[in-house]
Amino acid sequence: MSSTLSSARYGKDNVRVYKVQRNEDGTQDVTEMTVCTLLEGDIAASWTHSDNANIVATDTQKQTVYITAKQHPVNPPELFASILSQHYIDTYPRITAAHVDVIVHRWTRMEVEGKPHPHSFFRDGAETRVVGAVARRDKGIDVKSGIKGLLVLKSTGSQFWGFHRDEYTQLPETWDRILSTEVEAAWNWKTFTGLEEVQKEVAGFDQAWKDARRITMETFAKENSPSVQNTMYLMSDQILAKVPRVESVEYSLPNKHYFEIDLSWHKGLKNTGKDAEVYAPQSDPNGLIQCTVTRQSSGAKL
Ligand SMILES: O=c1[nH]c(=O)c2[nH]c(=O)[nH]c2[nH]1
Repeated sequence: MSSTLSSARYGKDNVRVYKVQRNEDGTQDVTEMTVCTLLEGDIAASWTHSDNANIVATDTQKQTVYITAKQHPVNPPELFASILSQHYIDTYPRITAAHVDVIVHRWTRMEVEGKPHPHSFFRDGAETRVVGAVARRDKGIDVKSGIKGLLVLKSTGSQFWGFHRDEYTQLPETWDRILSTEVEAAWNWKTFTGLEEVQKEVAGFDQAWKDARRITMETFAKENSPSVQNTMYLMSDQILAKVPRVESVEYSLPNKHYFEIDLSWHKGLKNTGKDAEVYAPQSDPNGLIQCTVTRQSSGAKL
């Protein structure tokens, strides 16, 4: 044969899990997640020689998600993903890497008659908290945390000017525009030596998510943005400053354009520039701006 299997992984995607926690005071907490597990290791023979001996069935992987959710905490998701990925490594000698992705969906407690309701929740937006853990045999656990689907808009306080112009350029410079994006942010934790080290960071995971979310929104709101590029860099820089164990931060931000509409053809209606009030939101095409910002090593040599 002239071909070789150069990479392979397999598992179960879209495993939906819900867990309730019944508290002593009568209140309940709920968590709903979508999990993906992918395994790597000595598994090539399944592809190349129809030999499934080392294949942990994707159904088995799914059952393991449920059992792990039953027997362990599902919060914070970084801990759950780490426990699950390490389980596959500890249980199956032929598996060398286990990738576990967890998407946490929002169930926000209802306020009823001005009080938090003990067991009723609502979906307050498509935003999710996302986590990826990769356990590698003898190499610890890599954890990545993030936010997806957080839709934000500011109606002023954004500019874009001074960009390169040539015979392909039509876009006018602007000192006042609408800025809207759907935030995808991620922060990568320094590799954990194992589950014990992950366990020690439990409070830090929730705090980092809160800080990253707050920094994202505060920076978006407060900065008179010269570009999406600059705004996302400021966000990344602040997250790195706030969370020492985080080594790099990534943002991927679509620029969701809102076009002015010239209505002067209708009785001279003024609706552009400083008179613009009615805009046409665009679904596509959209700008897409991405970056990874990495902590600068201190440079201090011992
Ligand atoms: O913030 C922006 N960055 C760009 O690179 C760009 N390009 C563009 O057409 N509009 C914008 N806005």
